Amino acid sequence: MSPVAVLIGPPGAGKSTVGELLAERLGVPFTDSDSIIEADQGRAISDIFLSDGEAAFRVMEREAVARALAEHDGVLALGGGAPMTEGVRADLEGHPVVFLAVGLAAGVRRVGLSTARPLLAGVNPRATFSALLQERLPVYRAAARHEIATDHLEPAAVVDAVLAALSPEADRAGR
Ligand SMILES: Nc1ncnc2c1ncn2[C@@H]1O[C@H](COP(=O)(O)OP(=O)(O)OP(=O)(O)O)[C@@H](O)[C@H]1O
Ligand SMILES: O=C(O)C1=C[C@@H](O)[C@@H](O)[C@H](O)C1
Ligand SMILES: [Mg+2]
Repeated sequence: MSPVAVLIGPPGAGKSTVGELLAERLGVPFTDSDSIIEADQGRAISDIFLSDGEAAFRVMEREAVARALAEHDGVLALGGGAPMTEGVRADLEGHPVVFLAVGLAAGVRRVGLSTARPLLAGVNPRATFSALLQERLPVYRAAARHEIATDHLEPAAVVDAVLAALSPEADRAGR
C-alpha cells in the first residue's frame, strides 16, 4: 500500500484543493499530513506551533508522513514545509512525488492573510513568502519527479497536468 500521488509545494500551491480533485477523479481517498496531525493531536496546526513550537511540529509531521506513505493508498498532500525535513525527503524516495509550483504574486494572492498559516502570520507576509520560496524551491525540485507550474492554471487543469505527468508511470506499474 502506498500513495498513487504525493503532492508537495509551498502554501497556496493548491496541494489540498488539487489533491481532493485528483483523488475524486481517480476514485481514491485523499489525505493531507496537516489533517492527520490535527486529528492525532485534537488541535489546530496553529495551536501546535504556538504551544509546542515548530521543531516539535516537524517531529510530529515526519511521523505522520511516514505513516501515510506506508498506509495511505490514495492521493497524499504534504504540509508545505514537510520536504524541508531530511528524514521526510529520505522517506519520499521511490514515491510518485509531484511538485506544485506557484510564483510569489499568485502564491500571496491565494494565501491571503489567513492566520491559519503560522509561518506567514508575521508583519510582512510577502517578504516571508518570498524568502520561503527561494529557500525551498531547490528542495522541492530535488524531492519531486514532476513539477507543474500552477500560476495560470485552474485547479481542474492542474489535475489534468498531474495525471498527464503520472500516466506513463501508472502504465509501467500496470495500473
Ligand atoms: N490552481 C489554482 N488556481 C487558483 N486558485 C487556486 C489554485 N489552487 C488553489 N487555489 C486557491 O488557493 C488557496 C490555497 O489553496 P490550498 O489550500 O489548496 O493550498 P495548499 O497548497 O494546500 O496550502 P497549505 O500548504 O497552506 O495547506 C485556496 O483558496 C484555493 O481555492
Ligand atoms: O509551509 C509550512 O512550513 C507549513 C505549511 C502548512 O501546510 C502547515 O504544515 C504548517 O503551517 C507549516
Ligand atoms: Mg493544504
